[in-house]
Amino acid sequence: MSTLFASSRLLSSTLTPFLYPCLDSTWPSGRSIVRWTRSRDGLPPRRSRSTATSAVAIDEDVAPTVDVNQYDHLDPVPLDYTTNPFTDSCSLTLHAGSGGHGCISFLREKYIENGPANGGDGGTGGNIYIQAVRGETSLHKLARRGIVKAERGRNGEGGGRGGKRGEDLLLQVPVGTVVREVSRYDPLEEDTLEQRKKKGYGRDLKDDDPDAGPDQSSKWRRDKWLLYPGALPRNFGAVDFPALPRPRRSNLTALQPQAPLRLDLDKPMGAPILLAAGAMGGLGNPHFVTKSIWRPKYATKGDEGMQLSLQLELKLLADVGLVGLPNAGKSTLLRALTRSRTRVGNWAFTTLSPNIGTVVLDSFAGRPTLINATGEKRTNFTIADIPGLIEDAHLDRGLGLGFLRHIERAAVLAFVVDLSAGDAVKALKALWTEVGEYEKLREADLNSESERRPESEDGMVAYTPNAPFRSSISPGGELEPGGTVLDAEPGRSLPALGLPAISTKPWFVVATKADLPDTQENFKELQAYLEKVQNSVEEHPSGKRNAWRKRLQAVPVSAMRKEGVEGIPAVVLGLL
Ligand SMILES: Nc1nc2c(ncn2[C@@H]2O[C@H](COP(=O)(O)OP(=O)(O)OP(=O)(O)O)[C@@H](O)[C@H]2O)c(=O)[nH]1
Ligand SMILES: [Mg+2]
Repeated sequence: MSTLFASSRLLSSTLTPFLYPCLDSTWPSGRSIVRWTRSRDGLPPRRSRSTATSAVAIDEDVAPTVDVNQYDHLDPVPLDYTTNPFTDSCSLTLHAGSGGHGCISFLREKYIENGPANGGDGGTGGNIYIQAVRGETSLHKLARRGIVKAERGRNGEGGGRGGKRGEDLLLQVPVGTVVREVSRYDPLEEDTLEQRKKKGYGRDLKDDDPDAGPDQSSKWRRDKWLLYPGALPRNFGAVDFPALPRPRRSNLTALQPQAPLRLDLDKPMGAPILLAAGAMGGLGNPHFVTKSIWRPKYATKGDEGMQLSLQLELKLLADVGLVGLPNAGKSTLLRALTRSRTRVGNWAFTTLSPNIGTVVLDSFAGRPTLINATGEKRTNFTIADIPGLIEDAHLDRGLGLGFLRHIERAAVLAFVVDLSAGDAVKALKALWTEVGEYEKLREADLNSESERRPESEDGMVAYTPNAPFRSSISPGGELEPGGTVLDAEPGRSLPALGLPAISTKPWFVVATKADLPDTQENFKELQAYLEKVQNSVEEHPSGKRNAWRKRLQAVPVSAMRKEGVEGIPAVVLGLL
């Protein structure tokens, strides 16, 4: 009893202040308490600092202020947000599974001392597939892995048992991922070339062409041949090896997209696409039985799997992209329109990675359906909120322009300008300047260089559900030795520069913080400016002649009070 008492005293004297500050008798004297309180009028939260002397006053202060604001979530405390890890580009090296080795084994039973060869073949290596799925939103898992390897096939075993094939590997990526090949190393390709060069070196066993070059058979090659267990180096020279069998490819190679690999996975995929087929396993010793050598003591090793290094880039797919200066209220607007829980704070660069929210077009009075250009019926649309752009973002100021890639595929752009932060027209022009700079960078970018390659050369292969690849396997059924056996169907290639110019996209302006005083004048000026742009009196802010000028409008809203935001879906629907 006394020990318990002593330990509790010890606890209360030493650990209590750290573990349970509220149990500490001295709490909260001498410490100042900082807490966020919310007022009834919906204004931004006040940071109240109080000391122990006003402890009672705090309780009085807090009790009536709990959740009285209907739109609480639109003016959240800075700690009220959800976050997800986000990576939008990564490089990845794929190693397709290598084949297992063939086996050297002989039948041995009672009364059969020197039975025939019965070594099994090695298993095929695992394949690597890719699939774009709805649930994924970021490439961070793949970025962390860096190298992905499919399993190696197992070696063959005695008694004619073939090796187990390696496990396949499935890479699941978010919808909107663009995959580009950087380089590839295909050991089989090298073998084929080598064989062609020294004709006769890799002849088929049956193929005894009199014009064949120097016969390279009977040579031991460490990377190809496997000798019986316990063989000594001097045995390698003593054994006469036959000609190496022809390089073999897995039949699945026919499903690999054409090299260089360029995929635009812009739809969720029902079935995965093969990226790299596993290598074939080695041949067991029964393959080398001839009339004269009926107990061959060698087998071949499995082939090495191919290596592919890829660049993955995620371009989020949203219908509407929010573009604005930092602290303009983009995230608050996203919260007001959707159920997003993105971070909101009264400082620049609160948002550090893109967020997507979904606006459900359901009034419960018959679903208003949106029919877009492709005739697809929609009951919702998505909005992407990206980190703010500052002036000279193209010179890598602020967070740079990289995040604009997430709105470059958006159908509609919404420019968010803060009416309380100076001249709205100037802000809009600054935003357009940065968007224009991004467009220039994109064109100069090496990636977009390759995007503009003519279709006939190698188009980007877009995924189309239920459209099988057209294989160009020769009619004889033999794979062409070049290794690239597929042509993308002409209709499946994206046209040159698949993305339209950003300035030709429909756009409108959301003028936020309209609840603050002295913002009317600013809004009127903005509206007058947009009218002039629409009537071609003023130059388009992007400076381009064929830019979008139809139905330009500015929507005044107070996202924080959820006033005026109801009109935005209608505006977006009009433009979609
Ligand atoms: N009065 C008023 N304040 C607003 C309104 N919308 C946003 N704010 C405030 O403006 C501040 C910035 O809002 P955010 O939504 O974080 O701005 P942001 O554009 O996402 O900022 P970054 O993520 O940094 O680019 C917050 O303190 C919001 O409470 C509004 O309509 N009225
Ligand atoms: Mg934000």
